Amino acid sequence: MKVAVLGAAGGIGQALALLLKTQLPAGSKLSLYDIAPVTPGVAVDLSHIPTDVEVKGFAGEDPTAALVDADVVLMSAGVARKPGMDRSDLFNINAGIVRNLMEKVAVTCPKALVGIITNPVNTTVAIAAEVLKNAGVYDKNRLFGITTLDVIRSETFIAELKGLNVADVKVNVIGGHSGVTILPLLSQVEGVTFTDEEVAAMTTRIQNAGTEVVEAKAGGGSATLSMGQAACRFGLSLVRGLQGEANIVECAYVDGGSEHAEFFAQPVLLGKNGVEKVLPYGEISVFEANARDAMLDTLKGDIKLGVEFVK
Ligand SMILES: NC(=O)c1ccc[n+]([C@@H]2O[C@H](COP(=O)([O-])OP(=O)(O)OC[C@H]3O[C@@H](n4cnc5c(N)ncnc54)[C@H](O)[C@@H]3O)[C@@H](O)[C@H]2O)c1
Ligand SMILES: O=C(O)C[C@H](O)C(=O)O
Repeated sequence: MKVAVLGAAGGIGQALALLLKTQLPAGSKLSLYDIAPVTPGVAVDLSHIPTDVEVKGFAGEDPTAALVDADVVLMSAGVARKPGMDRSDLFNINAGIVRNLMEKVAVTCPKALVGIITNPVNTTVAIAAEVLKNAGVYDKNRLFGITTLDVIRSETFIAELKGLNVADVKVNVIGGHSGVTILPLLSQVEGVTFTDEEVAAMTTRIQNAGTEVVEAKAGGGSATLSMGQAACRFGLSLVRGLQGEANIVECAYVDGGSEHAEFFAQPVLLGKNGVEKVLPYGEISVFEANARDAMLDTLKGDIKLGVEFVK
């Protein structure tokens, strides 16, 4: 199994690469690419960790060498937010980065499962899809926006609030990955009840959790370590699915035939071809149904921006 990380010298990329080096199945290959010249050095550094995962690093303008034979591509290349910015403010720089990298993916490893981390995810995933469509290699089951950070934040915050073991808390987060498009389905959390005030406050906290980190880092970037963990969890789930393990379910932002929008985050069953099945997100509360309906104009607008960027 070969996993390529694009943006591997960055805050997320290095954390993710470290976690993958220590957690990928024995015999895996880890391929690190970034425009930053330090990237081969990051690979050398990781290669001294005694696990059966071969690491190679590539720098420069062309990611092709890193992508050859990749089964999974995880992309965090791009710029991150500073205080006062929205994720959509990253569009001007990151849209072109994602388009250019996806053009190389389309040619070099068109069958790879691709997980997009680069913000604004609601839009960059649409860009990635358009590039793959233009190249004639689009398979909706192989492209994912990684929204796992919203899931692990929800699990953490709920466990803290309710005094639970976080390992026992499972939450679906649907919609997209910014502001009101992030919708944790708190009504479905087993064994927990929330007051209306708690639901409102917890939903807002989860939606603003990225900003919480951006402000706490005070100009030094956005979430990197928690995102490294989230991307590692999602990447390992992709690998487990590819290897034929059963019952691997994650929430992800996919082109899954949703009635709500062309791309929508919801639970998916992963397998040897990426998405094996898009799962229903189940019964939701009136509060959640209203929040879902209210997000759709924003989400569809974000998607349209990505489609039009490539066209
Ligand atoms: N999906 C999520 O939940 C989530 C969470 C956190 C951050 N993010 C996003 O992830 C992205 C990366 O964040 P970060 O904190 O790692 O930023 P960072 O600045 O620390 O790292 C980004 C890396 O991308 C590299 N890069 C830039 N252009 C490139 C190109 N054309 N090809 C290859 N590499 C390139 C840079 O050299 C840098 O090493 C940002 O857009 C951020 O908003 C997403
Ligand atoms: O908030 C950001 O800009 C980064 C990321 O999307 C996050 O949710 O932490």
